Amino acid sequence: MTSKYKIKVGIIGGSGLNNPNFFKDEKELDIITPFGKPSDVLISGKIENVDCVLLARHGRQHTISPTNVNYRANIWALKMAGCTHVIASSASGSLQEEIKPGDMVVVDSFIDRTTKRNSSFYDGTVDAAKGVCHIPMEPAFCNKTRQIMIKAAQDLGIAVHTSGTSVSIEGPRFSSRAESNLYRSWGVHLVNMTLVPEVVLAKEAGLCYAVVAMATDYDCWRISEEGVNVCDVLKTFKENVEKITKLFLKVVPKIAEENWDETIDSLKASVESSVMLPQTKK
Ligand SMILES: CSC[C@H]1O[C@H](OP(=O)(O)O)[C@H](O)[C@@H]1O
Ligand SMILES: Nc1ncnc2[nH]cnc12
Repeated sequence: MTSKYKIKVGIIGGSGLNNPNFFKDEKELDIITPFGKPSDVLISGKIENVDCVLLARHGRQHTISPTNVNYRANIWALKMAGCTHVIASSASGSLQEEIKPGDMVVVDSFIDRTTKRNSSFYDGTVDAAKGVCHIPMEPAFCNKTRQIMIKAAQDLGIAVHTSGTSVSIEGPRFSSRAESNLYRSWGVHLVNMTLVPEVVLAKEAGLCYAVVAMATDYDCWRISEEGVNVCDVLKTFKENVEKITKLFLKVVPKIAEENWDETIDSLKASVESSVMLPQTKK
């Protein structure tokens, strides 16, 4: 389909998807951004002839904690690599009975309970991000990309929840039972440690961004559960990782079939209209 944008898809692999084998011919890109180094090299390659780059959110050896991930460098690096889209995975705790471990959720909103993160490019340090940016967060995720993800999951027979709110906590500790119940009382569906500020920065960067969350545990609100631990999280993720890899392999070519001119133009316009430039004195 003719489009003014050359589609390139960034794939951010979260916990359990640190080093997936998506590409036949891959190349490592060692990128440094004005915000520092991303979590690891970018791996570039193609999925069915569509240009892609892969980035391990916590590094390929999973050495970077959720707090210490350089989210700004990660998103900026994907933008520098020419990505128009970013699809990401997130291992998440379920806060609702009907979201069972192993289920996928294509999240559509978030609550921010992080405390130690840079969540804007626009902090006066970089010329390319001049001014103060008050980016709108509705819609937080790219709806068109989300719908492609949902349809692809349904076609693959994956148990997928078509919407959901996820609360991002600072971590690296898991929530207390009181916190877990508080989030449930807010009607939240999932808990994670990385969605924020990734989603915010992707929006500031004008990227079509969508996340598939995999419920790996019931967090600790559920009386019948012992609570969450990292071994169980990774065990459930491993048992279900094939679903996410199949999903991404199906989503990428579907993205490339669409015309994104209107979506990308509107994301760009949203950023432009959100930036307040320094006032010049009269
Ligand atoms: C490994 S348990 C907690 C850890 O897992 C999730 O990571 P990601 O979102 O990168 O898949 C969660 O957000 C925590 O960072
Ligand atoms: N219960 C949980 N809380 C926060 N992050 C998680 N990632 C996976 N399970 C989680």
